[in-house]
Amino acid sequence: MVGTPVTPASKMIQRTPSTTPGGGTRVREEKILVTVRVRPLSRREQALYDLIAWDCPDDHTILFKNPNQERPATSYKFDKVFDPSCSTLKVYEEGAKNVALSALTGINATIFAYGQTSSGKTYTMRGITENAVTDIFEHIKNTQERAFVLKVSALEIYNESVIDLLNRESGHLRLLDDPERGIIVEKLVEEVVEDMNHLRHLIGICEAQRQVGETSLNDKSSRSHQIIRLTVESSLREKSGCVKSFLASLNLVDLAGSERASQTNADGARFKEGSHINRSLLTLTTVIRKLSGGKRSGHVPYRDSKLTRILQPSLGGNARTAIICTMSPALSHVEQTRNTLSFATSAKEVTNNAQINMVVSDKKLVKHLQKEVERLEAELRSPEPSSASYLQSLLIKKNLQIEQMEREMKELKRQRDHAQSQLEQEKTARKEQKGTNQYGPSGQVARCLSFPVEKGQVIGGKPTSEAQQRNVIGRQSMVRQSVTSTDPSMLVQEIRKLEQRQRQLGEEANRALEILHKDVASHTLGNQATAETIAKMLSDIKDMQEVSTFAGETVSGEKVNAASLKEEITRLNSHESTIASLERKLDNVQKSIDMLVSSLATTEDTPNYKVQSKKKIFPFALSNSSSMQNIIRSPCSPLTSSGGVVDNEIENRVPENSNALFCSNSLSRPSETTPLKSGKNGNSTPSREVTPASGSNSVNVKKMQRMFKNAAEENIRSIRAYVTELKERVAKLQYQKQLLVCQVLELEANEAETTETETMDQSPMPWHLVFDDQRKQIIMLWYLCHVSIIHRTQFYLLFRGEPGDQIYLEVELRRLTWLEQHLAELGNASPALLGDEPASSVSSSIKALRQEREYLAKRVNSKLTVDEREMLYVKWEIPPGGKQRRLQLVNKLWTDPLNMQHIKESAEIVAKLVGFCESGEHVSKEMFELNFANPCDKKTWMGWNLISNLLNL
Ligand SMILES: Nc1ncnc2c1ncn2[C@@H]1O[C@H](COP(=O)(O)OP(=O)(O)OP(=O)(O)O)[C@@H](O)[C@H]1O
Repeated sequence: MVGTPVTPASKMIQRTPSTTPGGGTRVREEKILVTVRVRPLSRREQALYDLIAWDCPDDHTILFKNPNQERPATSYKFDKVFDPSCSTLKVYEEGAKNVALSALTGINATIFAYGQTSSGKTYTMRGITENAVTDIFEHIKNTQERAFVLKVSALEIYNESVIDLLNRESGHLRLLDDPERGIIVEKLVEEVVEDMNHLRHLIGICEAQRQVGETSLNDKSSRSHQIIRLTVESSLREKSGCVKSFLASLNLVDLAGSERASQTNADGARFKEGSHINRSLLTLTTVIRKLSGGKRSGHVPYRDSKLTRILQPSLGGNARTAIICTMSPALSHVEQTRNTLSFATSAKEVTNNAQINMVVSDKKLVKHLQKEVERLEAELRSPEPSSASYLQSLLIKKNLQIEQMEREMKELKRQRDHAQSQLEQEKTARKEQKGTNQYGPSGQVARCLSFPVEKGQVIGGKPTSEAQQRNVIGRQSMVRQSVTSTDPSMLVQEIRKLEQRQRQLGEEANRALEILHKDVASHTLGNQATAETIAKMLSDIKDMQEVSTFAGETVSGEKVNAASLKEEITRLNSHESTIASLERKLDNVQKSIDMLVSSLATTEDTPNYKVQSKKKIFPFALSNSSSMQNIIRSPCSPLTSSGGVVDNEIENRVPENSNALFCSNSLSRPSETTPLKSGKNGNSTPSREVTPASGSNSVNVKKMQRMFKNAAEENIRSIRAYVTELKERVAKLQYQKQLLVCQVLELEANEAETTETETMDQSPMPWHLVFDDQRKQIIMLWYLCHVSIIHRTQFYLLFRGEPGDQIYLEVELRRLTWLEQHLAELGNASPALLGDEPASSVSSSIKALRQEREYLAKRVNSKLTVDEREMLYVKWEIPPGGKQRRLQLVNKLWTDPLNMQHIKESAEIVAKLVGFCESGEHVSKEMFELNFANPCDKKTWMGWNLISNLLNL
């Protein structure tokens, strides 16, 4: 009767460390349990009046009696010596049971019998197997909390050929080296055991199938080595949610006789068998001798025979092993018996390293991940988050946001009305004073350059510093909310807003530029370069409009629906005009603005810019002053600096001198009638200082240029920041889903490929050491596979060695190992692109990594303060004054996989650049929802689709 899990290494062997299976204590080093069983004299021996040459003075000693006094008495000591009177049950109980039952708790076990022919190996192993089977089923019956799956396979090694005893037809089987599972026998049938009778029946078949022959010593001599393997997998039942199981095998080995061929009077087939048997046993002896006495470091010839290859884990490896050496007491066999005892003595010194083998049940994991995917899908489909409290808090946040925006709108409207009324007053005053002005497009320009007020920009006047601050804070809070929120409908709305805003920018800037372009054309005042620059800018903005047109087509009248998020993401990613494209367009516009402004600056900086021969005159300067004022006062950006507006208001006041206005009119024909040419003395007056009109214009031009540039740049910056935020959120959401899908697919594929679960050894080391070790391996594999450094950073920072991190590390390690192998095999797969993405070359991974570094380098200035940057440059030895210092710095990150300090610091810097540290660890953990163990402890890793890829970097 077997009760609850026993302590396998019980009192029977003092030198064996105790183990509590399933209790977490791990077996460390343990010597092979070696016992000797002496059978009674056989009938044949008795008939030959053979003498008993051996005595068993106690349970541990066997003594050669030396009846003829030819040799001195020799004694041998073992873990146990069973004299001829001992029953097989006693041999089992004291020499095999605890080792055998280790298999029930995840520890591989092997029991084998060794001895010369007819010494009682088969007799003993039959009894051991019978008892072990009974106990295993007794244990299963008494352990209701666990679900067990028992499988059986059996083989014999006959003349160095492996034969399946449950399916002889399969012929000679091959041995394969599996990097994870060790030696496997190809095509070996493994039957799932239904109950004890079924198992007994199957074992009976094996017995019947085994090669047996008659020798001079044994009528039914086993001519092969037989291995019956029981595989036991057990896991806590369903409701526990635990995905890990114990998995171990019990090998019951009945070796062929260890005698010399000559001793069995063998000839012909028996002789051939004998030589093969002896070759296997000789290798077994050599292996045991090599392993004994701590000679583990030298070459151990496991591969020299099939027997030792198959038994390798049981010989100094991951298994508990018991050897029962059987012997005849007869004086006539004393030499063979001495050999057996010599083998047993060596075997005593062999140390094994058994571990508790835990596996993640693929089925359970697949099921679990499928549930996660379903949940995420449901979240994507449903605009409402599952939790009511979450919804409530979101609602509150939204309301606050709306209130804030309303307040800002009110304030802005007030400012705009005020500014417009001022403007109207000025216009009226000027009209009254100077008459109608035929050059008046700039009012339109001003309107065109204005932006929607929803983001709190200043319209038509200077924002109060308070309002400005509110705008910034409001925007920041919106951005922060957009980062942390996971509501898909919000995301869709934000994508829409982005597109809307983008479109407005394009349309309005386009109208403004068209008007300006007309100005240039109609007055032929601008030089060629300026006109070209504006034309280019115009075309870029048109392009930008086209980019946003697709969004415009769908946004109108369409109800924002979170269910379309998936399509939305796909559309955003697949559409030719992606967010990245918008960004490029923004870049182009930025460049055009830069060119325009630099062109203007050239004009302005030229002292004689009004000299006709140069003709570098900025077209805006030639519009009337009211139009300039309109442009200057036009609120181009929510972030326009108040200081700039104050300056403009002062410096662009209508000049007292009415000549200035006439001046601008007459400048339309500079080569002929420019009043600047008609000074008091009729001389040309190129100097600005002496011409009030020109002075006023030049100041206005300068300010206007600055304003125009600032406004445009601010707008672009603000949109760019917004685009970046959105991209990150889209990427995160999509990434999360792809990861899960990818994991499910991989596990399903694994399951299809193999019926055997893979073992994941639970290391006997404490978890923190295992964690360190695994993390080091992962870091090295990241490096070797050119994995994104953003991914590395996220993973590194997220999983810091808590017990719950184990599964994530194991999955990451498995994936990376797989990836590395496949890269080595294919030589052309991209480690950075898995999941839905097509595999591309290693070089493309390297390229992607380089682009990611460039992307991060661009963020150095915005994410790090000057002091931080300088400190890092010194620390990372970036020479002062060197080129592209930011890129140099980023290029050094994550480049030394063996240096943990380097890794830590690299992760910190990347985290800062990407903004992980702003959100804090809390956010990064909540960002994803994958959960293996405890629903309350949500934590997910980022998986394989890289943010950089999703960002189209
Ligand atoms: N302890 C024992 N008590 C009684 N009879 C035994 C005992 N051990 C073995 N025998 C008997 O001795 C004979 C030989 O035993 P067995 O076939 O088990 O030897 P073996 O070592 O397996 O031989 P081989 O290597 O040739 O297969 C059998 O008839 C068996 O019943």
